[in-house]
Amino acid sequence: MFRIGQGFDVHQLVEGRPLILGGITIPYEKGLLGHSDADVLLHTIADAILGAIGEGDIGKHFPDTSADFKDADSAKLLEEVWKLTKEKGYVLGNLDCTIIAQMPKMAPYIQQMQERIADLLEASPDSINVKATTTEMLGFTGRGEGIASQSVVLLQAK
Ligand SMILES: Nc1ccn([C@@H]2O[C@H](COP(=O)(O)O)[C@@H](O)[C@H]2O)c(=O)n1
Ligand SMILES: C[C@@]1(CO)OP(=O)(O)OP(=O)(O)OC[C@H]1O
Repeated sequence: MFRIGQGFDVHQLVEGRPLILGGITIPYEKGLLGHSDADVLLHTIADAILGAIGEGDIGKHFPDTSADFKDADSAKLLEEVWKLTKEKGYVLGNLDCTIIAQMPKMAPYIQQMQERIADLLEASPDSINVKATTTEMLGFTGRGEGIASQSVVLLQAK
């Protein structure tokens, strides 16, 4: 049996925060604001997986009202989600992700992100695809006010 899930998330770009995306730190003048490290890409992966296994969303498992998750490492949250997914008897088919950002240029970091995500999901890097797009200077992403992401995952029951 196959299960599909999708995730979408947005975080604001502000000065004085590191830019953490896909579990790696990207050199940039601004970073994402959140209760956690605000890794918007990993959040959409967690949400896609939780959707596929019928377990709600990241906020249900790791509430932003809890001090436990203040400045949380989103990689750790994703590892928890993957542990639950394995316990429920699923294996990863493939994962496809899009980062929506005017800046910075993501291309030099895509492979490193894919490898990191593959590591977190105990998957082969060829089952993980990360891509990026601008919004041609339009909207909040185009103005550089924030970064959005969306992910789609396919899981297979063992
Ligand atoms: N932040 C980004 C955005 C885009 N890219 C790469 O550039 C290509 C062209 O982007 P368009 O928005 O003009 O379609 C895109 O396909 C990505 O390869 C990027 O590296 N970083
Ligand atoms: C990850 C959590 C928890 O620290 O906080 P944020 O970094 O604010 O992220 P968001 O995607 O808004 O919601 C999920 C939260 O529960």
